[in-house]
Amino acid sequence: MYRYVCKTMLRRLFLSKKVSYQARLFSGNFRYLEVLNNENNVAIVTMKRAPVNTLNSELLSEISSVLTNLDETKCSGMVLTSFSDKVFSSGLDFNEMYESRPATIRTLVSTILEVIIKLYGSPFPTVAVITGHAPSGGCVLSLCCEYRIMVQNFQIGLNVVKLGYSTPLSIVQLMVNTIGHRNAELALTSGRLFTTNEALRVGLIDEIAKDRASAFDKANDFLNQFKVIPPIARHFTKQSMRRALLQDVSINGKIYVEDFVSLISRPKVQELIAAYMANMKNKKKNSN
Ligand SMILES: CC/C=C\C/C=C\C/C=C\C/C=C/C(=O)SCCNC(=O)CCNC(=O)[C@H](O)C(C)(C)COP(=O)(O)OP(=O)(O)OC[C@H]1O[C@@H](n2cnc3c(N)ncnc32)[C@H](O)[C@@H]1OP(=O)(O)O
Repeated sequence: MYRYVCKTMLRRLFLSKKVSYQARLFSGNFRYLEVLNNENNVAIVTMKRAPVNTLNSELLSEISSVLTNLDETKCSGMVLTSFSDKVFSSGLDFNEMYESRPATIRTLVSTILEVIIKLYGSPFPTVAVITGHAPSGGCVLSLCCEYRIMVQNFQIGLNVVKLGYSTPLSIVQLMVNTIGHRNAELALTSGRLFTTNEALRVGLIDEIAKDRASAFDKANDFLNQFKVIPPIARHFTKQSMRRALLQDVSINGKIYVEDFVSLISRPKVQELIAAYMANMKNKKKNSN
């Protein structure tokens, strides 16, 4: 009898360890992401690639895996945010675009495209809590979410034209859908970065928050309104609103990726990327 009790207790202990280990696995299995579930079954996905959440293939493929997982586990919503109180994401990693083999650039671009498709088309509601600057790829990630809340005194926008390449068509469409044709044309052709206040005025973000905590309160308010909406009706409505862009990228995605790869590989664009990177380093040296 004594042996049976001990065995059962040990088994229970083992099982409980296994369960908590599995719970930790989901939040701790990633190198550059933290994924936590709150009490409302909302996933808080925090990018944590220090210092500025530069989007390399690995971070992007982790985001892609999480999106698949959240879809399968039927989460009630998702908040995408950054560990940093200064930068949401500094966009695509220049180190994977500069002097890189076409295969490296291709992997980077196809992975961001995969993320765009999954995030933009996700069945659950999505909010970007933008706790810092969000240039280029950072802005794209937030545009794929349904709602954007940004902390004061940062900048957001698509400045890719300054790097010597054009904004891909579906990214143009994301911007047009959000701020309208006229504003998008003016912003994209000049590579304009908007301050938080300007972004609100033009509709690039939906709300301003004074800090991270109040941004999360606002994100909860946004997500809570869906508690009384049947998820399937919400999902189909979202799909109808987003179908045109999703269909376009699923049909033409490969062409867009190849166009982007050859654009980035052009000597002139490579020169501009090198100059841009050097400029960033100089700015940093001068400010130290
Ligand atoms: C359907 C379509 C098909 C295909 C295409 C799909 C998608 C394409 C979508 C859009 C195109 C997107 C393109 C891009 O994203 S290109 C990247 C553009 N990014 C930028 O222009 C931002 C550059 N960074 C900054 O302006 C500043 O870093 C920032 C304001 C974000 C933060 O400033 P802070 O002073 O806080 O930090 P820094 O000292 O500048 O940076 C720290 C450290 O990080 C390095 N860094 C920064 N950004 C990048 C980057 N993008 N890539 C690589 N490295 C980066 C920086 O040099 C510093 O390095 P170190 O000096 O070694 O510490």
